[in-house]
Amino acid sequence: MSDTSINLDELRQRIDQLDSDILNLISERASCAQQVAHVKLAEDKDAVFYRPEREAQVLRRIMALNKGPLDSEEMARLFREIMSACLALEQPVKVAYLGPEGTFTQQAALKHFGESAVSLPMAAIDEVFREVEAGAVHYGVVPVENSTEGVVNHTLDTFMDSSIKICGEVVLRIHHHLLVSETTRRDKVSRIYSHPQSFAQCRKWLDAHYPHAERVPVSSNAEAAKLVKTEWHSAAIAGDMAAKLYGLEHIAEKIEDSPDNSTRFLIIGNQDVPMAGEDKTSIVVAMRNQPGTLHALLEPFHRHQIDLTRLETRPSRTGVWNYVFFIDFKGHRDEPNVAAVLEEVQLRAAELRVLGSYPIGVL
Ligand SMILES: C=C(O[C@@H]1C=C(C(=O)O)C=C[C@H]1O)C(=O)O
Repeated sequence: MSDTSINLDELRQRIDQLDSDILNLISERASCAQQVAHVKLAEDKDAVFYRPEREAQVLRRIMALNKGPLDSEEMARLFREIMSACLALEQPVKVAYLGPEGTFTQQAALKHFGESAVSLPMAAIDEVFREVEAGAVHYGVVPVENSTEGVVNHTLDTFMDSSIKICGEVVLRIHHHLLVSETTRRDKVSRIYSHPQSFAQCRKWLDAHYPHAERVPVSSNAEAAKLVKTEWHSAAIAGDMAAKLYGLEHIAEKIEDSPDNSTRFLIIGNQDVPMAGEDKTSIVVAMRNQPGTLHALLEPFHRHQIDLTRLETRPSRTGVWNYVFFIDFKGHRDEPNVAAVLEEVQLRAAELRVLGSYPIGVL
């Protein structure tokens, strides 16, 4: 036997030993999480086991402690799955998402809650809201803005009619692929299916590579992937989940025009989330239509040195809501400077609603 094979044997023995240690430690961790659940139940019979702020703290701590060689995001993803499995022992989190199966929203849901969560596809954004409001699921996941295409208006509009709260956010890098089935004549692609947002995100690539193919907008990328299964001259633009779900092959990968194309999703629920340490707050404010409105609204944020991360205006649908602003900023509503700003804004606004304070997306 050569030296290398002796080394290899030794290394494998060492790995076996480490795996046994990891196994025991994960089991011990799972028992601890089970005990936490018993304590929570003893305090409150309707206790929510899943704690967004605690999970964010666990992941951030792991990332800060990590010394490599695995990078911190990779390590956090492993711990994400361990937490998800521990939680599922007591009660798997039930999550409604904008479907159908195979959409980026499902991918975002699993990225946030881990693979042990039970994810349920809904046909429309308002259905996700309704399922959460009715208590049929613990949380919902809806897209809210894309780095290339901007805000998902429908999600913002649905907040205006709902008492739902924002409990978290998750940002997903969006990679689009050109996909076909095994029976597609790759040299004869004359039609491409996708969601309008995806067409917009791949416009330049399509103009350069498929200028003459008909672009047919459909309700989701997953729907596009499903359609190409039965058409020999069609292709779809969709992501990895849809490709896997429908067994499609890639003609071209990562065809999005902007390399850092990403979408932000909101986790919606019925819960007020306590402070995690690095938080964001989302509010909706209605202001009267008069000169200086925007200045009056933003001035307190500037004075209290609060970082705005997003500002959107939507047309009002009632008389009172002359101007409706959706504002995201850094900080939690329980922090004194945030509480002070909210109080001041309240005085200047026709109406103010805090949609939620929640941990800034970790993964
Ligand atoms: C164990 C707890 O409950 C759940 C499980 C967690 C975990 O496995 O670390 C963290 C937060 C909760 O979602 C807890 O609240 O500490």
